[in-house]
Amino acid sequence: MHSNVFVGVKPGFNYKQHSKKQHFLENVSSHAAGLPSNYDYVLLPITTPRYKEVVGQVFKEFQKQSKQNWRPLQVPEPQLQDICIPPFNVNNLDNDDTPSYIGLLSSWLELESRDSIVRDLGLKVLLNECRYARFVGINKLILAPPRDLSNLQLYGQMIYRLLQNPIIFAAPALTISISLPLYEDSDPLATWELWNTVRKLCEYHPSLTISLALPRTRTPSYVLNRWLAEPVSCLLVSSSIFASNQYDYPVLHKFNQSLILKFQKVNGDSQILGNELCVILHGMEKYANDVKGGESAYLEYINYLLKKGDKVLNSNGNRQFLLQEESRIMPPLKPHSDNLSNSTYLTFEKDLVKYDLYESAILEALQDLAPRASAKRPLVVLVAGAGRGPLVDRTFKILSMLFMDSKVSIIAIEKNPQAYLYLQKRNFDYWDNRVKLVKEDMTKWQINEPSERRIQVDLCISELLGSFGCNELSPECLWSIEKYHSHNDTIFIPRSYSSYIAPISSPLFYQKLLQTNCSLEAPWIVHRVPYCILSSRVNEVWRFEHPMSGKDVDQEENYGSTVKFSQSSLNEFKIKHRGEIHGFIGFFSANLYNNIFLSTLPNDSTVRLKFNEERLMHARQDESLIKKWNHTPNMNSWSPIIFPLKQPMSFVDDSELSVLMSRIHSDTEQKIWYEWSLESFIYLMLSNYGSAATATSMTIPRSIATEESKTSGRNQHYLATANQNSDNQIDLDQDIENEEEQGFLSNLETGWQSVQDIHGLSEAVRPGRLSSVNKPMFDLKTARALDSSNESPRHEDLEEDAPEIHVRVKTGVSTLHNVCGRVFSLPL
Ligand SMILES: C[S@@+](CC[C@H](N)C(=O)[O-])C[C@H]1O[C@@H](n2cnc3c(N)ncnc32)[C@H](O)[C@@H]1O
Repeated sequence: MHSNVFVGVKPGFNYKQHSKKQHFLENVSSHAAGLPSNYDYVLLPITTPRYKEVVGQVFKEFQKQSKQNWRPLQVPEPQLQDICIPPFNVNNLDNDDTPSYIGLLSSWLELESRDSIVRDLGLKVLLNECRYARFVGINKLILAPPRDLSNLQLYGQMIYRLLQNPIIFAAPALTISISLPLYEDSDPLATWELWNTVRKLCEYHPSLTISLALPRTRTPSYVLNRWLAEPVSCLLVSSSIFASNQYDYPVLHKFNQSLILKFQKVNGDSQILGNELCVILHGMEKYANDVKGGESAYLEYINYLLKKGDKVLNSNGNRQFLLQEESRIMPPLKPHSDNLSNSTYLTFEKDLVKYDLYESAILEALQDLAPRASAKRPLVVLVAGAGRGPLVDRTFKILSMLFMDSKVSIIAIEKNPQAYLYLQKRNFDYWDNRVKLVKEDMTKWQINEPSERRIQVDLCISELLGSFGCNELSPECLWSIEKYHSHNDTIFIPRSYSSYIAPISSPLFYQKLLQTNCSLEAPWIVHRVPYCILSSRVNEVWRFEHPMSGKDVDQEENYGSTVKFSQSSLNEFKIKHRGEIHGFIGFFSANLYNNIFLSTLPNDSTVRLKFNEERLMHARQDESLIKKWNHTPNMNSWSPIIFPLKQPMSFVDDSELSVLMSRIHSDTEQKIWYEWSLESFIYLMLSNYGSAATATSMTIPRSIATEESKTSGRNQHYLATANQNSDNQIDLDQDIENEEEQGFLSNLETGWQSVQDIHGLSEAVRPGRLSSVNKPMFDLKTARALDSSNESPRHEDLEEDAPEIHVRVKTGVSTLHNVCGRVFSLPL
């Protein structure tokens, strides 16, 4: 298996020669005569400078024509002398050894021109070039970025119109790749932003990709991570970014070696999404005399680097790569309501790491339970949701290790009738018929029997965990075991599990859902789909524990079971660098027993734990809200889940996201589902508040006014009211004047006061009690509209004497996704 990264070269052309007919064919056919044949692509312009001259002439004549004889602009197709890649020179497809071509579209066009005729000319030239490319079998074309960034929308419009043409989209579709620097020092995300604007204008068109020019300096990791999730089809490597080693051979700096390796890995991940990466060398002729080996040394080096990369990716540390699994986007499994297929069980069972961890947990639990076991009163071990029996196998292994075979009775419950056949066979073949098999839904098992006849279990082993932990109904299933079959000392493996989310950018995921008409309101399991976590932290949204705490059980009696299984969590994420959010990625971790955990969180995750009141009470003093987590090495049963956004949302540097994630369990509708939504904010620093507030009064709610100004405003208002009350001879004219001047509420009064009054929530009408009792019910300060205390680092910039405040301004809000489980739910 290799990462399928191709190598391309752009030969050093003397373009001027191309306009001379006599040299033309020889030049093209010998374009890479000095190079060895270890490359897959040659990058060549589709047309020569002569074509530019021809088109320029046609354009001049078009402009000169009189109104009476006006004819539409006709751009001629390139003639033989105008093309760089003659049709009879293109490789025949049967011969694998000859390189193919990547075409360069004309860069002299002004697609972003404010002159519509110039834009029209550009589009017509592009269509001619693409038509020719298609004819000769070139399917990847590189296009220059716009020169004038102020007209980006015009550029995007031309690109989208190009992509809408059948010349591009007819099968096999052509790929248009915009060339851009990977980053610029002055503003590292500027080129990404340019790309993001154009592809958004083009509605994430699958034929639009990027060709990134590698920088001479180290790329900041947040910029690189952003690009790794994008559809990059070429890495443009100029000879000028090479250094020479001690033997004078050209080599790349370590940071660029590692950059190529990362793209190599991700290319393997995104192949199914239509990507195919090519590293294109150019400018080798410039320094050929300064390095040992000349031009071909660059090529040999890149080939060596890619081979080395393949070796690294195929090493044991990269099991996923080794398994050659393709990238996939799948709906979450529903093992509680659907019956899993044989092949799905087979895949589960290959994950030995997971079963080894379970085995360790079973060992420690049985060691703890051993003192209670005897032949007379054997321990009861239940494997809940036994599938085809791997956890039963591991249980037997431990029992014989501990010499406890005769002191334990095992029950395996499984509702999938096909998987149950396996259990029967294994019971007969391997378990000596010692396992009591139950073919039933565990939530219904013996629930109608009198309590004294229900089996009580000492150890309940289950693996009912989905990619988000609770999304295969483990909480509901195990609660049933707890309620009907447990005693005070029953041990559950797993003992607890937590769900986590983080905001992500994953344009390839979003593009794929759009392309395949998949719902953007349902969660999806993503296997080897590139994504970039935008926040520095991953948040724990909730956690389930077994047995569920006594408090929860009592609550159930009082309020019904929804209290326990429904969860909601508001999560704050700080995002330093601007970007585009496509949804939330979900992971889980589980505590099997004692210190045995499994986790799907990415390595080196910084996790913010969720502490509810109860957990805070029991937390040790040294227990921190922030923890580091890694992925369980080589465990591959679970891929992450993504909760997408119907509309990707842009945000600026230093934004804050507030994400609502809910798990809703409805007994009446007999289903559970997830709902999610998002708000984004930025902080504005206002100095000289009075004038700034006036200037921005459209965006900043009045209620953010400082406490003093609010109070003084209110006092004014009530002063007037008090006067009214004390004097029945009201001067109506005076009142009307005031109203005109101030509106119904005084300028600095808050409309929230009015809302409170409407709802009878305040005693505002009693001026005497104003200052103490009359605190606003809807206090935007609690939503941190006025934030001068929470964000201490932001005070760095404050000048001591200038009164400045920080205002949290909302910049975006999403819809609530999957409301009432309308798109995705799990039947109970
Ligand atoms: C994730 S699979 C794990 C199977 C097995 N323990 C293994 O490791 O291969 C979960 C199993 O639980 C079963 N299951 C899910 N909900 C169940 C329920 N309510 N009652 C009985 N079995 C259930 C499914 O049919 C499935 O076989």
